[in-house]
Amino acid sequence: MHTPGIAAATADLTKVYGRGDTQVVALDRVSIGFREGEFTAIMGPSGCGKSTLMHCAAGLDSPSSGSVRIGTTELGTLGDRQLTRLRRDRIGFIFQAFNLLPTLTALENITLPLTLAGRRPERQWLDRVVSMVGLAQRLDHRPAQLSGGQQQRVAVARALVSRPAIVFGDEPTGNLDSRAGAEVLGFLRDSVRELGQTVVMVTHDPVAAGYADRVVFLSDGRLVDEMAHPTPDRVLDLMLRFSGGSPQTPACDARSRTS
Ligand SMILES: Nc1ncnc2c1ncn2[C@@H]1O[C@H](COP(=O)(O)OP(=O)(O)OP(=O)(O)O)[C@@H](O)[C@H]1O
Repeated sequence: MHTPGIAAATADLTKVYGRGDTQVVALDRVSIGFREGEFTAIMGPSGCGKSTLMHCAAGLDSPSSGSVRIGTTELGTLGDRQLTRLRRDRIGFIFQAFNLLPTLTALENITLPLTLAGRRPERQWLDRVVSMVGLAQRLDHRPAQLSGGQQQRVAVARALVSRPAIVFGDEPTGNLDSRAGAEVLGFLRDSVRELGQTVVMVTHDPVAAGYADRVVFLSDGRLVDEMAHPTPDRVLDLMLRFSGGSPQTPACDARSRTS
């Protein structure tokens, strides 16, 4: 059943890797909804299941039990080809490594999901997305002629161009310096505010999480807390609480990044 206003949801999502002595419960009955037009950050200590949650929610990995839906579509009911088509048409991806095709121009990279689907870009929408990410003067450039920040802007535009139901970002600013990272995060936030896009992002960085409307925290494969209207300081305090404030934890690395 479709709940109005929910772009994607998991119900009792469990993911177990391996078996016997080497078994790892990466996700333990996680139920979460991502509201339409909302920017959510997923946080938690290394190994807590953030990427697994994102990959299962995006149909890149399959649950051991429980369910995932995008809009009204239950992913578990789809065959491989239908799942591939759903990912192509309804989900946008932004990865830490920009994943652009080096032989294509910026414009060709941006429109690649549409090209693969045999669709023409809607001119007005394409212009809007391109101008929002500030790439209008760079469309003929190939990735090697662009800075890391500009390449990630191409990846953001590529994720938005097909008007997906949801955009997933896996550490989208992990390879960028703080200025380029802030620009990319600003564009993601603009896509939520101005275009009504739904965005879900995995991050370790409380500053990045501060751009989101909501932060959810995972620990040992379980959802343990969430925060609305996060600020970097409040996020950092919560991270430190979950990590016990140990100086060896990623949370403390994060504190040094914000100070
Ligand atoms: N393909 C796999 N096979 C076996 N175990 C896996 C696999 N993928 C992930 N895991 C395990 O599942 C758990 C959750 O991993 P996951 O990558 O989702 O964590 P994460 O929170 O994204 O970590 P990080 O912040 O370090 O990227 C970890 O214990 C990890 O070792």
